[in-house]
Amino acid sequence: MTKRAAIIGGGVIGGGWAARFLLNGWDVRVFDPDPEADRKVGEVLTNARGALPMLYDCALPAEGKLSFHGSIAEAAEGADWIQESVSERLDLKHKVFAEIQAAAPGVPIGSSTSGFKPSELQEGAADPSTIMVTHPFNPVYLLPLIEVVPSEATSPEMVEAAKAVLTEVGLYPLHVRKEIDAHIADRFLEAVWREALWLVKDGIATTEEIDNAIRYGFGLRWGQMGLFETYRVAGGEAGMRHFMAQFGPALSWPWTKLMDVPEFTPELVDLIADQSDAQSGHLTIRELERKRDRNLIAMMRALKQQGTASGKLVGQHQRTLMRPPQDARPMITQDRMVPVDWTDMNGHMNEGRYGQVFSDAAEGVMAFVGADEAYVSERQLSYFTVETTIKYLAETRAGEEIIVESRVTEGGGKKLRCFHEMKRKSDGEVMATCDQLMLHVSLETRRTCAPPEDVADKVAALAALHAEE
Ligand SMILES: NC(=O)C1=CN([C@@H]2O[C@H](COP(=O)(O)OP(=O)(O)OC[C@H]3O[C@@H](n4cnc5c(N)ncnc54)[C@H](O)[C@@H]3O)[C@@H](O)[C@H]2O)C=CC1
Ligand SMILES: C[N+](C)(C)CC(=O)CC(=O)[O-]
Repeated sequence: MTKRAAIIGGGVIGGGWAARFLLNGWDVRVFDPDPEADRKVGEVLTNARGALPMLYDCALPAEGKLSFHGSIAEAAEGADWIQESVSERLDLKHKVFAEIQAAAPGVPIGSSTSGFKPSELQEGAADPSTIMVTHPFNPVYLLPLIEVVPSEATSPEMVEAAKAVLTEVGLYPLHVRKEIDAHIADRFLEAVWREALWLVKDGIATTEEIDNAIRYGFGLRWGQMGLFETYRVAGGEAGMRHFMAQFGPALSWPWTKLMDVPEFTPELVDLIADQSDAQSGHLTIRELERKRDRNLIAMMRALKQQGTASGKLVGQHQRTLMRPPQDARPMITQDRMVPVDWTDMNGHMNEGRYGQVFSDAAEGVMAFVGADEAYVSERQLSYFTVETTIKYLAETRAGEEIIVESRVTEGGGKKLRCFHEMKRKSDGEVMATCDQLMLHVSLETRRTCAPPEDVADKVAALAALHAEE
């Protein structure tokens, strides 16, 4: 049965949560008293539809159903998960929890709060055991980190159930064992923010220079190795101990102002806002969001290829979504969105990527006849491509959903010949075709050999079936 999430509060963060659940096949019921909530959630969802599927080399589950409701009780009806993302006010959150628990007792409730501790959220609650912090990062539909912060009163079973739900929708639940104001990541970000404010206030750097210091340098390191692993490497062969001996004392040097908070005077606010306008004012917030999303997708896809950091998680989630072809006719061997990193200076999918699509399609055919990953690794047998002819019939752009239909046109002895048609999913137009000849090989001798009977029979049967078309 389709699972159901209730999203209470549909602003920047609630909209992102709604998109994350919907695009992972959950039904989503939203309550937000703002009369513009459906437009706002709709806009976040539009961005997310054009972004999240690009992370994966396969289709996401069919999108769930989105509905808006007039009360918390209605939105929470039948929910398997309730995510609270109302404005950051403790009294409001208490009121909302009371309404949720009256309507949906026993259902786990995650709060998006950036600052409040779970024990503060639980004050006066009818059932504190179902309440915990599940703190996301913007954009929730792309960034996987969720800080899961229970208090002593939160039921451990609820916490485990929460982690399972979050993992299912492609998120990375980081269990914060000790509750603390602002959790782990925001506490860290506050320190960076404080130093950045000082640098601007003291006229040392502009907002743009600070951003450049991050994005051309350590920001790149943080996205893949974090802080400690990066510094371990910086310690040279002697590693972390040497790093600390060398750079640890720097913390007491006079240039840091870690414990001093700059006063937020109107002058400082103007200075920062004006510099930020000069830096980025030529782009609208929506344009900046799209730029951010495209960059995040390209970076996370590169990390997926390396099997590391957030890319490792995307790879793991992808494995739960990948389905080998289900039917012989038509045999759908690819069902995916064209990602941003596949386009070239002509603004369309680069010709090399067509080879990638048809190579992945061939793997689908191989899996269908039993020559799957286990066959390759355990039996040391495989198929190698020896010839392809690709015809490019229509332009394909980033964000377009495509499918590939594959037919076996020759399937005797060592030969497996396929004809693939790449189609636009929305209207079925054929955008490219590929005639591909593969030969069966032994990975031990690296030479061609006949496939074993089980695979040979399936290849022959498929060729006969497809010949009837
Ligand atoms: N904006 C950010 O970067 C992040 C925010 N958060 C947290 O997420 C929560 C929401 O923040 P944003 O989405 O940024 O704020 P927002 O202002 O964009 O959205 C808050 C929404 O709550 C709605 N709301 C107010 N009273 C309500 C009620 N009684 N029932 C249902 N909805 C109600 C408002 O109409 C509004 O749409 C806060 O707790 C915040 O700390 C967490 C991570 C990042
Ligand atoms: C600014 N903020 C404290 C609300 C930010 C967050 O909580 C997380 C984020 O997305 O950076």
